[in-house]
Amino acid sequence: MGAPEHLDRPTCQQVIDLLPEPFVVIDRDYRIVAANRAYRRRYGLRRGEVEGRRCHEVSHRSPVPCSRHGEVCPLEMALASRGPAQALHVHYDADGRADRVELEVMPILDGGCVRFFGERIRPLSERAVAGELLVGRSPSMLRVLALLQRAARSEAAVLLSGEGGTGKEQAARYLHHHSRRADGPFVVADCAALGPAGIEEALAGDPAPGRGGLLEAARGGTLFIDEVAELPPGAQARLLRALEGGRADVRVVAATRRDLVACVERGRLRADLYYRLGAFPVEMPALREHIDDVPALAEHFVAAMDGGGRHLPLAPEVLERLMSYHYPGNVRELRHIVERAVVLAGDGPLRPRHVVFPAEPQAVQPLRRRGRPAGGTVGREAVLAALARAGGHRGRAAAYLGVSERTLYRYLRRLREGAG
Ligand SMILES: Nc1ncnc2c1ncn2[C@@H]1O[C@H](COP(=O)(O)OP(=O)(O)OP(=O)(O)O)[C@@H](O)[C@H]1O
Repeated sequence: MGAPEHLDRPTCQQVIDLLPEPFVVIDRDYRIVAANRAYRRRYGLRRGEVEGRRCHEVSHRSPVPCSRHGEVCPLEMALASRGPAQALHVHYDADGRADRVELEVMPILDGGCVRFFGERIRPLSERAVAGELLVGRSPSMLRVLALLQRAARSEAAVLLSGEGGTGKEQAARYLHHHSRRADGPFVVADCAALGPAGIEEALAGDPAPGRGGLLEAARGGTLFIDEVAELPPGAQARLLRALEGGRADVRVVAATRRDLVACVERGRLRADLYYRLGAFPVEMPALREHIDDVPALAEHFVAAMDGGGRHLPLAPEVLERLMSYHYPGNVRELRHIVERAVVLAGDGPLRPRHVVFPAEPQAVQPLRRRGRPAGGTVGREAVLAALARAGGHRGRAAAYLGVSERTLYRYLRRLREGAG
């Protein structure tokens, strides 16, 4: 097969056009030097229209680099480290639709100096977005997602901290699904619900053959230890032995609402276990700190309900009302409020009056005027009032309190033990 004489090697353009995913070469001034066909198609640009434009103008529709909006700029990271960098961003496609993308940037060096960057853009598929475990595009959620993606690629133990209902368990599932262990089991060990004796037994299992404990059940997968500060000393020692000996083929993700450093100082948690579990800390933000995610979260919860789709998109007045509240129970509370609104709307359209916050009108005070609500635990009076209001129905009482049923059971146990 005779090659045309004038082409003794392919051009950069021809090579990058072979890549199925959007790919772009950018200089240190954020200017696009070359873009492949998939990139031009995605951002609605013709050949010749893209070179010389700044990447943030094309994909972010912004005159300034993304780092000025609080996002992590992978170009700046790659420049600083002179190595590859990754980030999750929101990009706007040719039709102006916002979509989450994973960016992978490689620096192109010239004499040890970074001259250009190659950037691969991987849109998270529609399916992945629809079945999203963690919804949210605010800078703080994107930071969390980027951390989780990075952690998912390793085997390091991850420690998720944050108030109740912020999505710690959801984050652990996300981590599991994005890790090499995704086909293995995801096992939950809820220390608070099981109680000290229960958790020790559950971790160890039954000596009878074939009845291993949770560590055994999670083999090849992920063990999620919820409320890790509640682990009794015996269970702490057992867990540490299993992790240190490398005997358990398990990735551990722990979660806590407490300040674990204080727990170590008070002698409640072994320091060596804390260091082991806290190798990769990720803090889940309270919903009031990323209130901009409320519309996406609310529509996600509505869409997940039977027949919820007909209420979408939610009316601006409904979204405005949803964003006026401070959500001490975080995403879980938002979910309950939205689900109740759909039920109250019945066959008609969903209106702002269907969005009911607990203990109105005080609860609807503007977000910034309120102090930081206590996220940790709920007092005896509040638990009893919620139960009374729910007519003894524990699921509904949990919803009123903005906590999970599991958490409500924990409160009740404490009340019974006289600690509440
Ligand atoms: N970012 C998110 N996207 C979608 N759903 C979310 C998100 N965050 C939380 N949720 C939903 O909110 C509820 C509470 O989340 P989750 O149980 O993960 O919180 P948690 O921090 O582990 O709570 P707790 O400390 O009370 O155990 C769940 O129904 C979960 O599906």
